[in-house]
Amino acid sequence: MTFKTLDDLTDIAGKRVLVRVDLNVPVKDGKVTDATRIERVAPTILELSKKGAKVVLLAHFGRPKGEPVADQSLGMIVPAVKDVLGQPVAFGEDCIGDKAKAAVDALKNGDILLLENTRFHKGEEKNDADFTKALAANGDIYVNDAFSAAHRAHASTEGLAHLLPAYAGRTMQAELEALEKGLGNPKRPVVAIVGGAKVSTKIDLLSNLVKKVDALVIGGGMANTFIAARGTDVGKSLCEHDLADTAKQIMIDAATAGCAIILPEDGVVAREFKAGADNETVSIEAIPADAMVLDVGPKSVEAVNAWISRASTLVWNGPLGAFEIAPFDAATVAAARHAAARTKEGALISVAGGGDTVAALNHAGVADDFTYVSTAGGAFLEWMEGKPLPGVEVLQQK
Ligand SMILES: Nc1ncnc2c1ncn2[C@@H]1O[C@H](COP(=O)(O)OP(=O)(O)OP(=O)(O)O)[C@@H](O)[C@H]1O
Ligand SMILES: O=C(O)[C@H](O)COP(=O)(O)O
Repeated sequence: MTFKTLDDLTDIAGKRVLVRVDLNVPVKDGKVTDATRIERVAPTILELSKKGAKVVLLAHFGRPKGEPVADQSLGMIVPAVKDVLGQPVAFGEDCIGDKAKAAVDALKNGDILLLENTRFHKGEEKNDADFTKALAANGDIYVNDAFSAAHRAHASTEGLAHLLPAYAGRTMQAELEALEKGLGNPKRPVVAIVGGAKVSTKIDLLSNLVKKVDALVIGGGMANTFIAARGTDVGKSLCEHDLADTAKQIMIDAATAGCAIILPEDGVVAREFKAGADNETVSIEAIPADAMVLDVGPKSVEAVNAWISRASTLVWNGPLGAFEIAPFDAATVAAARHAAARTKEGALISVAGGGDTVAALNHAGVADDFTYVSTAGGAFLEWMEGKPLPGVEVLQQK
């Protein structure tokens, strides 16, 4: 890689370093339920703090559409960041303007400050020049350690690198090196599993992904969109009906590329999205109109595991079901454990990524058994497609 790293940052005592991190972590009832993303950025933060920098963290949380939203404030993440770092972490109620300036001005050398959600301003996602300038006003140096947000050309992930001396953080470096090592020249057959809930932002990636892999297993909310596109009624399931044409085109692209598409044959359906909800397993062709598919069923798990057994390389983003609420974690846990066992036997290179995917592997107790677990979901899939990631590209130009 040709970018500058923290090794190139000397004499930074007293310098204000803006560090873009990804704190888009799973949260339940205001508490962080999986701290992996925080743990991964801790080395960069602590190294800068030890070198005497004034460390100013920038991050987004959720998708608040450019307006402050109370339950998407980064304030609720501060206790978890403090726990992981073992150091005090101050909080600034805005990421630009007087509030941000006052919070940054109050820092002493080595102090750590987290500023409020960058997505509370429309300028963030637009990569707006004035907003980027307002962010840059509080820093002397920019470090990007948010590989998992590097597929976004936003002010804090891309724009800032044009205004301040820019460096890659330790996690950014480690992620790129590990992905290159594990997947740079993958052993075939390569099987990808894509599930989860971010259908509209990930579906477009699949047309390129099917050209890179031998089989694509689709689960989670993503599968419902494909099943509906085929003309099957998915009841009240999470589904983006307006993406039916995209889904159909991906199936055509996959056939052209010789990539098998594996959709669920059965599903576990419920009428409520809550732990322990009454549920039943039905054929995917017989989803009741008033129910939603919250997990793929046992026959589908068998098929997924058979593909994992055939694979030499597995790439996984997005859980197969709503794994946070039992019993809808069953398929994700079963497939994760099977992939982990094959990896431990030395038969499989397994690379998984994504905020919730990491949480799901931790839930299944197998995150340490995978070859590599990336913090990135969408960014990981785009990297896999071979797409340039704006947040990485801009560092390489420096
Ligand atoms: N059938 C389903 N119905 C509703 N939600 C589902 C279903 N299957 C999975 N999910 C939800 O998908 C979410 C995770 O999807 P997501 O695409 O965000 O994955 P991720 O690993 O976090 O990737 P990224 O890092 O890109 O966000 C989980 O919260 C899970 O409950
Ligand atoms: O969770 C992620 O994948 C990253 O934090 C990016 O989030 P986004 O998909 O809302 O841009």
